[in-house]
Amino acid sequence: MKIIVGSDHAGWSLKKEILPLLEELEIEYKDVGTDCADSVDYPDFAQPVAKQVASGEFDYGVLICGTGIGMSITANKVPGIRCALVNDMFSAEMSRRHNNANVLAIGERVIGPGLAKAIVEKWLTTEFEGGRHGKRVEKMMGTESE
Ligand SMILES: O=C(CO)[C@H](O)[C@H](O)[C@H](O)COP(=O)(O)O
Repeated sequence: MKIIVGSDHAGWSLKKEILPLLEELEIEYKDVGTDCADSVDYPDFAQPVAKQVASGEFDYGVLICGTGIGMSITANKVPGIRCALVNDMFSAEMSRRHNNANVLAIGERVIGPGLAKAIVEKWLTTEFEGGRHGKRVEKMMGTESE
């Protein structure tokens, strides 16, 4: 599995805690930045992450900003992306099992690092169920070509 990770200044501290978790899980990743607490614009990180997941270069993306909201809205504007804004364990599991989310957005200013790391691990280790959910995801993605 190859994943691509990005944050803005408001997600940078949490990202620094998530990257060692990815190493522990032996997951290959690319970090597109940001690399410090200087103020930046979240679309500059959400867009490259979303585009490289949509193109198939990476299996999944993880985006972190203050709330996760700006990152998720931006990522979901890229065709092929199903970005889930997740701040609890149940949604982490369901966004993979039922929605086949391919990008995860989390908010550093919303949840603590312990929960955030548990969410990332659950999200990256949960499979899509397919079946009736497959049909629904196909319908959802069909709106992109209307
Ligand atoms: O949460 C965010 C977008 O949904 C971003 O992380 C921004 O940082 C947030 O909007 C706050 O911006 P600020 O420049 O850090 O005040």
